[in-house]
Amino acid sequence: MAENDSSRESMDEDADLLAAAADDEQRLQEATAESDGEASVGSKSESGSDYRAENGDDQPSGDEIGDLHHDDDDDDEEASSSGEEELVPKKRQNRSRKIPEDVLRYAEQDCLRRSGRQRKEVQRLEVGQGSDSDEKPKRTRKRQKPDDWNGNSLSDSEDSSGSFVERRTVTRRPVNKRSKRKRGSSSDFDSDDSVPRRSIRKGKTSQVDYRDVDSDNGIDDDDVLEWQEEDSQTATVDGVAVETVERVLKHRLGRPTAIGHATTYYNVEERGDPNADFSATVSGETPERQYLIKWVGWSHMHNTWESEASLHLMNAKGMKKIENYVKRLREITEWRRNADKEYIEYFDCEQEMSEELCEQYKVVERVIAHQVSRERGTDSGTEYFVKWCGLPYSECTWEDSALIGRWYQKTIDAYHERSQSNRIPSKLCQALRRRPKFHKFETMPDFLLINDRNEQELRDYQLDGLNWLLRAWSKQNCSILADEMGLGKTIQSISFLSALYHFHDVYGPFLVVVPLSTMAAWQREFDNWAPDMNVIVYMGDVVSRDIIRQFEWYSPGTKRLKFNVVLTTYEILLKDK
Ligand SMILES: Nc1ncnc2c1ncn2[C@@H]1O[C@H](COP(=O)(O)OP(=O)(O)OP(=O)(O)O)[C@@H](O)[C@H]1O
Repeated sequence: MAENDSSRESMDEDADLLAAAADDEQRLQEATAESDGEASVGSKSESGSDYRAENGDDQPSGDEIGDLHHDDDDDDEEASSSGEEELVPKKRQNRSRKIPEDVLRYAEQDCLRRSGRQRKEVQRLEVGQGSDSDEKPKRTRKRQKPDDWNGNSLSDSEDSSGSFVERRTVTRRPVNKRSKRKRGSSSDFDSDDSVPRRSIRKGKTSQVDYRDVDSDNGIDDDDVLEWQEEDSQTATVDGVAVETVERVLKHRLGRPTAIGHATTYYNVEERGDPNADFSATVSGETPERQYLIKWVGWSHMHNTWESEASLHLMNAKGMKKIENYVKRLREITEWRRNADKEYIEYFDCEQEMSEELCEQYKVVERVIAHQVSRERGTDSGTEYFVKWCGLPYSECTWEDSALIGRWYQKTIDAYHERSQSNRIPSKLCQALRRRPKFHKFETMPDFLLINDRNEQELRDYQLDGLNWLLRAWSKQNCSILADEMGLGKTIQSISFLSALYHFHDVYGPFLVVVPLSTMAAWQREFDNWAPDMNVIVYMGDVVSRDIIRQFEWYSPGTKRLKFNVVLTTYEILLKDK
């Protein structure tokens, strides 16, 4: 009887999953289609950050979504990092991996090969290459010595064809909050780091609250991006590196073979979705419950679909997250049975938005550094340090140039252009020593007419506003522009800075302090009206701000500022004054 009950329960659950999976598949296909679009416009989205601060929404539906995506962690490992010079990322993990014998035996079988996780990184990056190699996989993630990060070549002997094969892209975050906290190291830049952070431990869970609670006193929570760092980036079992589940993003009932590296964003783009057109009834295959996994230390581009079996086979850590996800799923299914239609709709809507947001995390917003990547002690190409749309700087990852360049070459070009620009702030600026005579713009100046966006035009009163601001500046008068709401003060202010930049050769640094709620609008308007200016959005928690200062502040190896505008909020300004 009990057995019957449990099997019925399990059937119910699978039926629910099947229904949900149909939805998911639909969404996945849409998302993949969207990704195409995103990829093509990605380079334009240099300023497409999402400034939503994570909050603890108490509403039942919002909560459920949040919980569904933020499972408890059960693994606790340390990862190393250290602060080095500019353009010099933190040390990476040494992830030399030995494959256990039983796994290797399994690897001979087709099923495990498809899972790809035993050889996953190398294969993940096999864009444009043939499929699985017969070589026994032996991955290494070399930890580079600090002095090796300066971009000097060690050797030219390594393959430099641009192929992804045998090239490792280490996507470690340059600053590991946990180790930083543990070591109590203090950055040159931020005294906040020396303040011990509070960690929250409940029983076996190792979820750590990285909010800089002590030093954030008096700061409006909305103004500081918060998130919870979960697991360590490297886990080892008997000295063998294993991957760790960071988050379970969603689930589906999929084709049993549609798992592993073949399901990464880039492999799907390159070779097609192995789960495409899957229909159990037509193919006769038994569908398998699969989870979309965000891996610790890897960007969302490297997310893979995995089944519980494939996760076990690869000795993945963080399996508790799967359990928690399934548990949460059951609770939601149960809740759906009795909840109001209205709440369910709201919940679905939130879920959809959350998934859309996740798609955004695969879009490169900005490249902020580069280095020669090293594999097996030799140079094997260039890696770019990528800031992802909608994610804070602390989530930046190193990515292979061939991988990123495939979709975001314009963003890479923009980075190199910024790096080489000599339009950087200088104390020798003539206009700052002696204010030039006021020059009135009778018509909208050309520098505001940007390429393909020349449909934009300053309105008459905005041109007057611009002239008024410039006249005040010439006379060294302070000024406050105040008019009716929504008349375009943002645009007038940006036009003014752009006029200083283009017309008077004043390249900053300009400090623009705005309310958090208008931050995205400011960023967008800067992008539209002054795309030549290097605008840095200085926000986020201590780690993010550290990274911004480390990579976005100065030209490498110098003390020369390399940005023109720093855009921040009042709260952050007070914090880092
Ligand atoms: N010349 C223009 N061309 C196109 N769009 C414009 C122009 N001027 C203003 N807008 C649009 O009008 C909207 C309101 O502008 P903006 O937010 O700059 O006004 P504001 O005066 O700063 O508002 P507030 O007083 O609320 O801060 C924005 O979406 C902006 O893009």
